[in-house]
Amino acid sequence: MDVVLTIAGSDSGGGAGIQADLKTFQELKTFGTSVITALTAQNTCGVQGIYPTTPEFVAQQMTSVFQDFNVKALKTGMLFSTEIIETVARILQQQTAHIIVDPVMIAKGGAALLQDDAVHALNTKLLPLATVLTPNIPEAEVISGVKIRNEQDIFNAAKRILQLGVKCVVMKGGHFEEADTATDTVFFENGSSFSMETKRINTKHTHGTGCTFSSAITAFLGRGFTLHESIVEAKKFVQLAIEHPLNIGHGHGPTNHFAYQELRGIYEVMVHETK
Ligand SMILES: Nc1ncnc2c1ncn2[C@@H]1O[C@H](COP(=O)(O)OP(=O)(O)OP(=O)(O)O)[C@@H](O)[C@H]1O
Ligand SMILES: Cc1ncc(CO)c(N)n1
Repeated sequence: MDVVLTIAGSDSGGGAGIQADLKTFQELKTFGTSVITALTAQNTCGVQGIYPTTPEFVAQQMTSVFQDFNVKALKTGMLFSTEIIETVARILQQQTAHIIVDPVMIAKGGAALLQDDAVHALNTKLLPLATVLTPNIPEAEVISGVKIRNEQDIFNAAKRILQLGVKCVVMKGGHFEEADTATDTVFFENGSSFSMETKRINTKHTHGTGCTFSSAITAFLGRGFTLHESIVEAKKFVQLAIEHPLNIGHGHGPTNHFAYQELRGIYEVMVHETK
């Protein structure tokens, strides 16, 4: 059994954060462990409250997990503050696991899940350790300082991000709502790139899409899939999860973490790849 880890915030509504990560890990046949950076009082309608953990207690949780388990891959999600990022990065420096960084900044309803002054610590302390970074377009703009309006801007922003020491960056296109496709473009440090295109689903049930995608990459890497296979298979996982919503909650509902195991094979997912 391959052990994986999420270092992220708790979503009481169960669709994003630690809860989405552990559900994804379980569906993908890995053993999920977790380090909680912050509690959020949250549901499909928004974030009602945030209660961060102390950096010391984040460190204690990480030590408990690393002393006992051989963690093959791990992801970070909501990290909230400079102090938590610095603590996480310091401990991760001693680890050999693949590190997937989902640079969570703002929840879909607009709540800040990362303090503004923490971007510098993210860029300088954590990103140099990352195997994969999975920013959405607004996050890629903040990290790179490049305003993104078209494909050339995506390329320029990705180049800046790779210069921060990230080995691979997946620029997620979920926020281009007027497009017919959901296209993510993947750039590697050796200069190669490819894009993955799926049919865009017209739905408001997209709570936790980013958490689900990055935890699926983590699970596949933890199981020994290649980086390329892990990213493409994670795209299928999130596509099925968005395409077959559970229709629960009164706002932006969660995605369906069961769908990949239950419906793959019944509904073929087309991921169109171009170099
Ligand atoms: N409507 C959609 N149809 C199909 N795929 C989508 C849709 N919206 C997002 N995706 C895909 O979901 C994945 C996550 O992307 P997205 O840009 O939504 O992340 P995010 O904004 O970080 O999510 P989160 O709500 O967790 O912060 C990407 O692979 C993206 O292409
Ligand atoms: C705890 C948490 N992490 C991440 C997100 C982003 O989807 C969220 N809404 N809540």
